[in-house]
Amino acid sequence: MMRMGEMGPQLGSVIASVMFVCTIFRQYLPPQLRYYVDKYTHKLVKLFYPYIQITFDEYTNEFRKRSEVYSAIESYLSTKSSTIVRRLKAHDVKDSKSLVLAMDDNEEVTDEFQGIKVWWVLVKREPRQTSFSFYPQSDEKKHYKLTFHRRHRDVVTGAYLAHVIKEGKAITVGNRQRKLYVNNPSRNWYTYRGSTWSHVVFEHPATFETLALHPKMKEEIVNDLIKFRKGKEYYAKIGKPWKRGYLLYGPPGTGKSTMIAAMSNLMDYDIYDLELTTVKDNTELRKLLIDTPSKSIIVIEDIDCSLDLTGQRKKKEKDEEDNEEKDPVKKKMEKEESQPSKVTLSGLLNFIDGIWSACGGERLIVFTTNYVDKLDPALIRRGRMDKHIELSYCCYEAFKVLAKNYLDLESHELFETIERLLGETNMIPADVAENLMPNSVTEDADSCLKKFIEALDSAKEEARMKAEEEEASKKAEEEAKLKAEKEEKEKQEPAKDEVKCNGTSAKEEDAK
Ligand SMILES: Nc1ncnc2c1ncn2[C@@H]1O[C@H](COP(=O)(O)OP(=O)(O)OP(=O)(O)O)[C@@H](O)[C@H]1O
Ligand SMILES: [Mg+2]
Repeated sequence: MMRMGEMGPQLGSVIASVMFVCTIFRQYLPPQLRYYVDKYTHKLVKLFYPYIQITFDEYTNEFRKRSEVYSAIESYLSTKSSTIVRRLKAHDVKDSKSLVLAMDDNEEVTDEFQGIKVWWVLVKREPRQTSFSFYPQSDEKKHYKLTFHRRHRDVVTGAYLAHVIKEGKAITVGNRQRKLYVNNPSRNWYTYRGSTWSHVVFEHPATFETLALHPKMKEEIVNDLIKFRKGKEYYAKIGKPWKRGYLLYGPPGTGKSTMIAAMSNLMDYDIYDLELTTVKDNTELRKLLIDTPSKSIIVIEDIDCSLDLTGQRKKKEKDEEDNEEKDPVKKKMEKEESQPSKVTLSGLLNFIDGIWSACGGERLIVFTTNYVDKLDPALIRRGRMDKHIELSYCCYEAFKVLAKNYLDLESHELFETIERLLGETNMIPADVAENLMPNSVTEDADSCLKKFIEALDSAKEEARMKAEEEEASKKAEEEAKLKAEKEEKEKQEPAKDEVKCNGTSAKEEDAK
């Protein structure tokens, strides 16, 4: 390894300068002479500059999806550059212990492969402001430029690049930290360094071992996930995109979000938490989908509330009142942002299993809801949401997991009472966990269990009283209804007593 510059590519800059001068003078020459100048400069370049250059752009298409090859090269060069390059960029922090270093913009690295020397440069083109826009535009572009002698063309384009990509990917996997992404409002997508998703490092400790769930159900879900992870060939064989949908439903506090964290930890996938209400329309939704890579879990929480447009319209009216004093540009941006989402059910269905959903490979899609009945059947039919998982009140088996997690207990004389009480009372796992947690460092397991039994007793009593109240109010409602009907009937009775214009009453008339 050596610093670039002692040979080849530096000659390139000299030749580039000569060419630049030629181009300037060329315009002052008569057309007949221009032809000869062009021809001979080209020959000169070929003669003295026997190097080939390949560029690898960071973004490969108009969807601004980051190129995987670019990322692999970045990782590969990070190991080479950290010892040679003077300007380095510290990237991610792996397990908060070590820094991952990469070469900074416009730095150069020389690499050697099978005795062949190649040169890498990270080229950055600064943003160019050409037109006025309400939003700060960015066309910042980066690419890696690889230079090598043309006689090594076959080796470099074949074995060397394959080696770089393979090594780079391996390094990426080694450095990888799981991340939690959330979608940005679209007005930020094209700003400087803007992107569709923002992330933080994801370090949720939940696992399937710590999840309070019936062991059978747990085993079934874990097996399903592992089967999915190993199913690349299977999905290819049956001709289906490699993705699987999970619908998690149940009352609040039953562990839906916790299960998503456990899934991410089991599969080693990143989580993409999609906030649907900030997505303007179906096109934006598709763009967000395209920007999610393989090995990711796309999550839409509380799907029943996500497309509730009434809530958003109210918000918009309120915002308009607040905005009266603001400057026009800010006002315009905020107004655009507060427009109700035009994401439709069909857009969402397309997102889940349309043609675009196959881009990117290995993916889980998870919806959560508290009210499964509110969902459109089209959204959750099998095939779209392959697995429906009900997370419900805490059963005895689930309690045992929590007792182990929180109190390190596998059995106890009070477990029997708890089993009976859990059979008679509905308590969500979040409340069970709260009750089992010691209030102080000195509180022992016995005391926690007793506290929990008391909580179960009072929950049972509360439920009984609530049922009684409901019964009473139902009864009162029925009585009020009967009374109202009776009064209505009675109101109609006197009508019959009314005196007719001939002086006889309706009753007398009836008697006749
Ligand atoms: N099944 C469970 N196993 C372990 N802990 C649980 C379980 N359910 C709930 N908890 C605990 O309760 C807390 C709340 O759970 P979580 O956020 O997963 O509920 P949720 O079902 O997503 O609720 P919501 O419908 O309100 O979003 C968690 O921090 C977790 O500690
Ligand atoms: Mg939740």
